[in-house]
Amino acid sequence: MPESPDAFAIEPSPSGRLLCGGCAPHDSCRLGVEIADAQDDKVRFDVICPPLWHGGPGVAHGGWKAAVFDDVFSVVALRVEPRLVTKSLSISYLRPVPVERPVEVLARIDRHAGRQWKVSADMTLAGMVPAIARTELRTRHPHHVARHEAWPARQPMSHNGSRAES
Ligand SMILES: CCCCCCCCCC(=O)SCCNC(=O)CCNC(=O)[C@H](O)C(C)(C)COP(=O)(O)OP(=O)(O)OC[C@H]1O[C@@H](n2cnc3c(N)ncnc32)[C@H](O)[C@@H]1OP(=O)(O)O
Repeated sequence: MPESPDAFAIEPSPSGRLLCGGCAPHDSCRLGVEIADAQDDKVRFDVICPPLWHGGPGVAHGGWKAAVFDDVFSVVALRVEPRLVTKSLSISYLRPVPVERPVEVLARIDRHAGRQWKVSADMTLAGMVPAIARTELRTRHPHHVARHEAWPARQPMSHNGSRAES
C-alpha cells in the first residue's frame, strides 16, 4: 500500500542539515541559509544571497528575503515539531541587502501552545537591520496533505477545462 502523504516529515539530511523538499536532493540550501548556532528556542543562521536571487542591480529580491524567513522560522520550530505549516508571514523591509554579502539571521520562538507557534527574526548586516519578520506556524493536522490533495478535485471545472477557483 502506498505511504500516506502525511507521513512526510523533515528529517536531517545526510550532512545533518534541515532542508526543504526542493533542496534535500542537493543536500544544500539553494537560498544560501546555514545554521551557525542553535539553542533551545533560538537559532542563529549565516545567510548569503546567491546572485541568482537578485532583484534590483546587486541587491536581493524581496521574495528571497521572504523565503529565507519562511525557511528559518520552520527550522527553529522543526527542532521541536517535525510537522509544521506557515499560517502567516509578516516582513518589514528596512534596507536593501546586497547579494553575495554575509548576513546574519537570528530567529526565536516567542510562543508555543498546542498547535500554535509564534516565531520572529531579525536580519542583520554590518550592524544594520535590513529586515525583521514574524510568523504564525501551525502543527499540521494528521490529514493535512491528504485533505489538500482532495480539495482541488472537488472544485468545478471552468469552460476551458481547467478547474475554477472558489
Ligand atoms: C528548511 C527546513 C524546511 C523548511 C521547509 C519550508 C517551510 C515552508 C513552510 C511553508 O511554507 S508551508 C506552505 C505554506 N503554508 C500553507 O500552505 C498553509 C495553508 N493554510 C492552511 O493549511 C490552513 O489555513 C491552516 C492549517 C494554516 C489553518 O490552521 P488554523 O489552525 O488557523 O485553522 P484550522 O486548522 O482550524 O482550519 C481552518 C479552516 O481551514 C480548513 N482546513 C485546515 N486544514 C485544511 C486542509 N489541509 N485542507 C483543506 N482545508 C483545511 C479547516 O477545515 C477549517 O475550515 P472551516 O473554517 O470551514 O472550519
